[in-house]
Amino acid sequence: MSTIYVHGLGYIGLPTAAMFANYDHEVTGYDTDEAVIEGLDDGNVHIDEPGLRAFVTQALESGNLTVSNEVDEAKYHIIAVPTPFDDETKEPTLEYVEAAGEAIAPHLRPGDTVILESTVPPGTTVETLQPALEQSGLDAGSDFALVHCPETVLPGNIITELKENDRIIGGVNGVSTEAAVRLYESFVEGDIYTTENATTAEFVKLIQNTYRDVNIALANELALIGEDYGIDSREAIEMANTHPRVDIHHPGPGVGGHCLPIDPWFLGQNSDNLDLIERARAINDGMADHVVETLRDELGSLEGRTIAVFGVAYKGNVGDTRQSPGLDLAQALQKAEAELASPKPDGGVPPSAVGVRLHDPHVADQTLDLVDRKSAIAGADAVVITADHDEFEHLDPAAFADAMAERVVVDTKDVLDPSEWKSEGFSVRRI
Ligand SMILES: NC(=O)c1ccc[n+]([C@@H]2O[C@H](COP(=O)([O-])OP(=O)(O)OC[C@H]3O[C@@H](n4cnc5c(N)ncnc54)[C@H](O)[C@@H]3O)[C@@H](O)[C@H]2O)c1
Ligand SMILES: CC(=O)N[C@@H]1[C@@H](OP(=O)(O)OP(=O)(O)OC[C@H]2O[C@@H](n3ccc(=O)[nH]c3=O)[C@H](O)[C@@H]2O)O[C@H](CO)[C@@H](O)[C@@H]1O
Repeated sequence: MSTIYVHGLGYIGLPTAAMFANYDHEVTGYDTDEAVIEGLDDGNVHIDEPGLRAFVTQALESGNLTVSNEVDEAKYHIIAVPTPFDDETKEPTLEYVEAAGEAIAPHLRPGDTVILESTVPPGTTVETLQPALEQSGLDAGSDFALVHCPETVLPGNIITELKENDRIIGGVNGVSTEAAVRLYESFVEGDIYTTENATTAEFVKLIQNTYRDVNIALANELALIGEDYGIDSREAIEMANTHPRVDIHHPGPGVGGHCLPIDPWFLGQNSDNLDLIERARAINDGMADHVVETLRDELGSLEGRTIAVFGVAYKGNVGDTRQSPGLDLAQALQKAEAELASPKPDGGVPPSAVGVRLHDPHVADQTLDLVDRKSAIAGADAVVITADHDEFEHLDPAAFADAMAERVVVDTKDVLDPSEWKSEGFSVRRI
């Protein structure tokens, strides 16, 4: 059993803190957001993830997990703070990592271990975190252990993957690596792979997500090419994947979430060699415009049309809307509207607006103007499915046919049965 401080209690830090606590470690969760600490102190779990509420409650009730709004001493410090990214400059924000290091420094003792779990550009552990921690007067590698151990859990299945996924552990030296291995061994059921280079561990995490992003870009490009040949690209990809060495991912409305659209750019922090990776990002980002074109193709003009977007979560069965393809589509539709509304050379009357209605049974975000299913489709000209939520598999095409003005459905996630919708008179377009 060890004492552990977990810095940052979000999607990663909170399940991690609860996991160590449920495996008998004495864990303190720390977050700079007072509301998070107050909520957890009252037993409120603020992260929407299957099974997490019960898992965290168990940890809190056992007394092994406590929360605090102050940093203190611990044998292990695990950092799971945000590493956001500026879409314009393509620069990461590492100030939270630095702040966590500076907060730990006054409490760091010889023999302690600091583990960075946040996803970061290669070099961050050594170049950003290490100097912040060494403000303690102690040296990384000799006085304290310093490690990068990337997190690879899949949102929607975090608790299972936390335990079962393999782990990559890269310390700044062998002693650091071993210190982290001893800790993770207490609950990790997957294999633990080690490297005595923290930068390698950072790189590995980024290339896992880059592989997925580039593979999805290939699938998206194949979907566009498939349309040119009038074939169903999903059927073709499924058949291609029967080959033992082919594994093409699924096309869709674009790539969302907090990781895949961001992490590939981190590779470009100190390298000018991103080429295919940049192209892949552009292809995936371009899928929203492709959906707009599909709608234009079906409806003629978008002028005065009402489009119902089903799914603003970034993927199925989660409530997270970060980098959501559904919201990107809403924005692309608004851009199309702005283009329509630009002054006409003949001085014609500006067209009426494109109406966008957002519906998502998994999202509770009050800042989004979400409507229920019935209100979303009443008088709508088209429905676009942009997240593969389970609920969407059971939509009743007859009810949609009755409620909508036009019978157009664009299924970007392969959740609908096209023949059922066609038999209700729908024009069904798929990606
Ligand atoms: N969410 C995922 O699926 C996922 C998966 C793998 C890796 N990651 C990476 O893990 C890191 C954390 O992501 P997340 O999704 O948990 O973020 P999050 O925004 O859900 O949570 C981060 C928490 O850290 C807190 N925080 C900010 N600065 C702090 C500080 N100096 N000290 C203590 N707490 C601080 C915030 O208040 C917030 O509660 C990121 O680098 C992310 O890229 C995320
Ligand atoms: C390598 C890997 O597996 N990494 C995972 C990933 O988690 P995620 O939840 O972000 O990942 P996805 O499920 O891939 O979804 C992303 C977007 O891609 C769309 N998509 C997906 C598959 C497909 O074939 N076609 C698509 O279009 C999907 O709809 C959604 O918008 O990053 C986390 C943080 O680093 C990791 O921890 C986690 O292991």
